[in-house]
Parts: sequence; C-alpha cells; structure tokens
Amino acid sequence: MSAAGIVVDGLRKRYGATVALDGMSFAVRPGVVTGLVGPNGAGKSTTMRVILGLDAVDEGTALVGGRPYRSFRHPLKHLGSLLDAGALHPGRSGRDHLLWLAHAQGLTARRVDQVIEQVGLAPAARRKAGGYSLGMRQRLGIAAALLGDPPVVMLDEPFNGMDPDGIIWMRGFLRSLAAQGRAVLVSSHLMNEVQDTAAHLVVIGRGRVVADAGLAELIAAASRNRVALRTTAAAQALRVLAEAGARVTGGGRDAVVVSGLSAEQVVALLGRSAVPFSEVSAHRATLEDVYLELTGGAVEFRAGAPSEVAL
Ligand SMILES: Nc1ncnc2c1ncn2[C@@H]1O[C@H](COP(=O)(O)OP(=O)(O)OP(=O)(O)O)[C@@H](O)[C@H]1O
Repeated sequence: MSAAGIVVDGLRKRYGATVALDGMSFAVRPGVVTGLVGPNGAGKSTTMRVILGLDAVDEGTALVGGRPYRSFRHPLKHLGSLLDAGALHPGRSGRDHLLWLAHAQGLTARRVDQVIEQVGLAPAARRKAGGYSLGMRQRLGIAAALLGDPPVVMLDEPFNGMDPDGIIWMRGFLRSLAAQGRAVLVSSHLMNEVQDTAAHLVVIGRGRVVADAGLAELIAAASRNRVALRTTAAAQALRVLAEAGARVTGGGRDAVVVSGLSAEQVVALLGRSAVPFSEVSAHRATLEDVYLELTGGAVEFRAGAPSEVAL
C-alpha cells in the first residue's frame, strides 16, 4: 500500500470497560476527500487523536506519509488538523494565534496572511478570537491546519456550527484541497454533511469499519434489492412480502419501500396472492439509507428511529 496519505491498521483501544477502537483499519488516499462517518461514540475522534499521537493505542499503527506523526520535526508540514475549534486563546486575535503557531514551526507571517485569505477570514483576522462565532473558529482552525501547506489534512466535524453558506463554502473548499492532490479526511456524524464532498466513505460503528468504499458504489449496493411499491392494499401486501422475508419501511399511506427482494420477486409474489398494486419500481437509496443500513446495528445513541413498519 502507498505510504502517502494516512494508513491506520488494526487500531485497538479501550477506556476501562469501553472498547473505543476495535480493530480499526483504513487508508486515506491523496487527491480524494474521505469521509469518516459514524454515529456518536463510534470512535471518530479517538481515531483522529491516535493518528496525531495524542492518544496511545493498545494495538495497531497509524502512519502519516509512512511515518508516525510524532516522529516529524515540523509536523504542520506533513499533516494539518482541526480537532477542537474552541481550543484557542480568547484574548488573542485570529492572526496572532496563527502567527504564534507559525513561529513555532518556522513559518512566515506571509504564509499566515495567505491562509487567512484562503479561508475568507481577512475581515475578522485582527479581532479577538474570543468573539468569533463557531463558524469563524472553524475557519481559523482550518487556516491553522493549512499553515504548513501539508499534503494531508484531517478535520474533525468541520461542519459543526457552520451556517448553510458556510457549509457550501466548506464543501467546495475541501474538494479544492483534494483537487490540489492532498489527502483529506473529514469526520461527521451526519451523512448529508459529507454529501457532495467526500468521494470515498469509511463508515464506522462501535470502533470498527463497517464499510469502506466509493460513494457511488455504496449507493448502488444499498439500492440493490430496494423496491418502491404503490398499492391500495398495503396491509395485504405487507403480509405477503414479510412472509417472503422482506423488510418494509416508510413511505406514505399507499407507498412503501421494500428491502431484500428484487422488483421481479415483488411483482411475482403480489401477483401470486392477487394483491393489487399500481407501481413497482427500483428505489434509489439515499446516503441516509446507506448510513442507517450500515450503522443500524452499531448505533450507541440514536435520536428517533427511522419510520419502520414492523411486520
Ligand atoms: N477519554 C475518554 N475516556 C473514556 N471514554 C472515552 C474517552 N474518549 C472516548 N471515549 C469513549 O470511546 C468511544 C469512542 O468515542 P469517540 O469520541 O472517539 O467517538 P466519536 O465517533 O468521535 O463520537 P462523537 O460523534 O460523539 O464525537 C465512546 O464510547 C466514548 O465514550
């Protein structure tokens, strides 16, 4: 495997009785935005802290450009990260914060002004960071991550606190970093945040990878054997389909999504039992469907389950 980007291999970590990482392995390739997505508590932040050498693991390795992050003399030139946008001196201006970081890494004030421009923080750069909104702090954190012009960028929940304009900006910005050839890892617990941004997804649950694939591939896989059904005899249809092992979810009063059977199988089953229907068509899964399907068994905390018809 290429040494460029990030490679984590077999990470295991416990906090007392809690297993935070349970054999986590994946790679983050140059030129692509990789989304690290999973429910709260899945292990995203722990994985990122391990990559940065801030947390020790019980087993496994995490390499950046083929080396442990802590082995770099000027780490900002190898990996730029944003883990906690709140971690800055409130009385210091954004620009002074960056100057302080730059100085420690042998970087110039010119570079500081470049990254301020790049993230669109110029109008606020000389104001005290304590008065920044969370979205502005995120931009400042990203500016800090870019100071050393690193080939690898890693951001923990960068969409947090961003308004809709900020989210659109962030998506384009992350894509542009990848287009420059950088390896970009972005975590989120919300699937729709990484939509239009990440071309590759590492979906995690309970400390392990549950899917590691291209976005298009994941949607295609989740769309297979998903059928949209329109019928005025819903109860009868549900009974017949359930007997054949299908799962039926959501939809309106006469429209449901059937999982686990092909359109042909649904038509044959309904036909055999003389259940009337007006439409059976392939259902294209959404990112949210993919996420729920993959993490359904791995969610620690979930607010409101998806609408599911118990059969
Ligand atoms: N310092 C710690 N002490 C004890 N348990 C911890 C600690 N840090 C993380 N954990 C536990 O490890 C597991 C993984 O946590 P982690 O913060 O990595 O998840 P996450 O995917 O980043 O979640 P979130 O989306 O909520 O930030 C959770 O069960 C969490 O409670």
